[in-house]
Amino acid sequence: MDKPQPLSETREQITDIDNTVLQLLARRRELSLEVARSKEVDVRPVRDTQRERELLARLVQKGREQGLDPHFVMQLYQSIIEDSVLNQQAYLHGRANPETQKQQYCIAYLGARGSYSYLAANRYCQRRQVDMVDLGCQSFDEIVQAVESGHADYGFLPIENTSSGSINEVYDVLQHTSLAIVGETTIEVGHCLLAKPGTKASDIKTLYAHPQPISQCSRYLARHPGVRLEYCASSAEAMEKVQAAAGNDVAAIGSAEGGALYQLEAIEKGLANQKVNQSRFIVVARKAVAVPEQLPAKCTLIMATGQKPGALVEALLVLKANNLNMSKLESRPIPGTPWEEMFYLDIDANLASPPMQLALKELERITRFIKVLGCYPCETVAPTQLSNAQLLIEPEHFRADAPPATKPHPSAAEPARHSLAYKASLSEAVAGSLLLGNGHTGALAQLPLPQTLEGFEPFLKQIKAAGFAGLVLSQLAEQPNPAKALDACAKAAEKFGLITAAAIDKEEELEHALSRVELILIKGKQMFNRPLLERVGKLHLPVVLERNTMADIDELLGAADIILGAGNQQLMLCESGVSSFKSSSLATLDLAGLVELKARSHLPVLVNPSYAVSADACPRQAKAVKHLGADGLVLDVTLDAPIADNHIGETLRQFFI
Ligand SMILES: C=C(O[C@@H]1C=C(C(=O)O)C=C[C@H]1O)C(=O)O
Repeated sequence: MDKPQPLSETREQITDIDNTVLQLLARRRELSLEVARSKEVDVRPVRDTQRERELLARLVQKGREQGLDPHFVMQLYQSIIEDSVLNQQAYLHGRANPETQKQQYCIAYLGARGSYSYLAANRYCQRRQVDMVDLGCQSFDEIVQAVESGHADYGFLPIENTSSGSINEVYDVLQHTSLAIVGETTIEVGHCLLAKPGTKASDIKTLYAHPQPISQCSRYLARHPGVRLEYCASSAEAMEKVQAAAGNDVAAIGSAEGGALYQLEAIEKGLANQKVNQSRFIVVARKAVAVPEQLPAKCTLIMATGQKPGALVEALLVLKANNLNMSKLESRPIPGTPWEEMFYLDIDANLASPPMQLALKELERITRFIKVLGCYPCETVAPTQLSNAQLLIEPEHFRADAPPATKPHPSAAEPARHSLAYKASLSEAVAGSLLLGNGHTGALAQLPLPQTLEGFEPFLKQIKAAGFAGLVLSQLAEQPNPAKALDACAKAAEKFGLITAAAIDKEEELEHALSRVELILIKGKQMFNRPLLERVGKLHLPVVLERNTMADIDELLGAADIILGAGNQQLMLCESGVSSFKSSSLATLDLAGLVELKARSHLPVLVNPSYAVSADACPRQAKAVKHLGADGLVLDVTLDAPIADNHIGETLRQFFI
C-alpha cells in the first residue's frame, strides 16, 4: 500500500475545501435573497416545494454518481433549504414593515446571557443581521413591562416545549398585555450537564437548574437520586452559581453554547427525556406587524365563549366553515371568574386574508370576548422529502401508485372500528419520521436489543443505506438493563435518522419501552392479552399488532378493535405467518389473509416474511405482498451480516420498486 501523505497536509486540504464550501454557501444565501426580491415583485409564495423536490432529486442522483449517500445529501440540503426559506421570510417581513428595520434591537428575555431565551433571541437577531442589545429580566412580567415602557424593542417569551408542554404563566401574562405577537422562533434545547473543566459526573453532589429543564430531564435525574437539586430563576443563574462555586462537586443544566459563556464544559449531553427537545418562543412588541401574503402566517387569538353546551364547538365550526386550520388550542382560567376559561388559538392564516376576516366577524358575534394577539410569519419549515424509491433506486424506476382503496365490506348495523364501513378513508400512522398507510410505505429492521454498541454505528449506516426507516428491537427482557440499552440504541439510531420501535413479547417489557421508542410492536404471542391491548390502546404512541400464528383474520381484527376502542387510532397490523400443516417450526405466510385484511380494514398492514419463508424467497414474497397492497415490511436482520449484498437489500428493492 502507498504511504499516505502526512496528516497535516491532508487536513490543510480539508480546511481549504471547508472554506470553499462556506464561501459557496454564503454565495447561495445571496442568490436566495435575490430570489426573495423577485418574489416580492411578482408576489409569489416564498416556499416552492415542487422546485425543492426537483432540486433534491437531481442532487441525490448527482451525489450518488460521486459516491455520496443519498440520505446524507438529502439531509444536508434540507438544512440548507430551511435556512434559505427562513432568510427569505425574514427579508420579506422586514421589507413589509420598514419601521422595524434597525441597526440593533434591544431584547428583553428571561435570565442572563447563556439562558435558552438569550440563545433564541440571538438566533432571531442573527437571521435579521441586526446587533442585539440584551436586557436580562427576572420574570415574564418584567419582560412585558420592559417592552411596554419602551426600554426594549422586543420581548422573548417561551410558550411551549416539546417535552414539558405549554408554559401556563406566559399565557396568563398575555391575557393582560397590550403588546402584540410579531414573531416566533423555535430552538433545539440540548440539555447538558455543565461543570467546571475537569469535573467528573460522578463527583456531582449539587445540581442547579431552572424548574423547566428539571421537568424535561426527570428521567435522567431519577437515575441520580443522590444529587441534590437547587432551583434557580433561569438556566443562566444556574451556570453563574456553578462558575462562582468554590468546589468541583456542582453542576448546572443548560446548553453547551450557554455554558461556554461561563467557562463551563458539557460533561454529559442529551439529558432531556425526549429525543427531540425544542422550545418555541414568541416575540412581542408594542406595535403589531403586517405579514406579506407570500409568507406562511399564523394568527394567535384569545376568546371567551359563553357557558352553554357546545359553545366552543360552535366557535370551532366557524374555523371549519372558512377552511382554517387551527394548529393549537389552550385554555386558561380567567382570574376573578372561577370555572370560566379563556381559549388561546393558533390559526394557520394571515390576519389580512378574507377567510380569516370573515371568521373573526362571525366569532365576534358568538363569543363574549375576542382579541387578536398578533399575526406573524410561521417559522416551521417542514422538510421536503423524497420517496424511498427515489432514495434507493434510479428515478426512472419510480414505483407504481398504491392500489386504490377497496370497497367497504357489507357489514352489520354497528360496523366494527377496524372496518371500512366505520371509516371509509385509509388510515395513516406516523411514528417519528415514518409515515405508513394510505399509499405511504416503509420498512423496519427487527433485531434483538444488542448487548453493546460495539459495531452498531456501521451497522446502522448499512440499515439506513439499504432503505430501512427504523429498527424494531426485540427480546428486551433478555438484557440486564433494557431501559439503558434502549436509550443508547435509540440515540445511536436517531443520528442516522432511524426511528426506534420496541417489540413487546412479555408484558413487563412495555414499561422499559415507554417514552424511549417511537413505536410499539405487540408480538403475536401477546395478541390475545386483552389487558395489554387495552393498555396500549390508551397510549398516544403508534402500535403495530402482529397476528398470532394460531389466530384467524377475525380474531386479529377483533384484537385491533380492542386497541381502537380504547382510543388509540394509530394502529397497524402485521402479518407474520400462521401455523400450518407444512412445517411445525416454519409458519406459512398468509397471502390470502393479507388480501382479506386490505379488503376489510382501513388499517395499514405490514408483512414480516422472516418466519415463514427462506432468505432467498424473501425478495419474491416482498414483490408479491407489495402487489397485494401491503403498506410495509418488517424484516429480521442480524448485526453481523452485511445488508446491501444479501437477500435483505434485494427484498427492500423488490418492495420499493
Ligand atoms: C430559492 C428559492 O426559494 C425557496 C428555497 C429554495 C432553495 O433554497 O433552493 C427552493 C425553493 C423555495 O422553497 C426558489 O424559489 O428558488
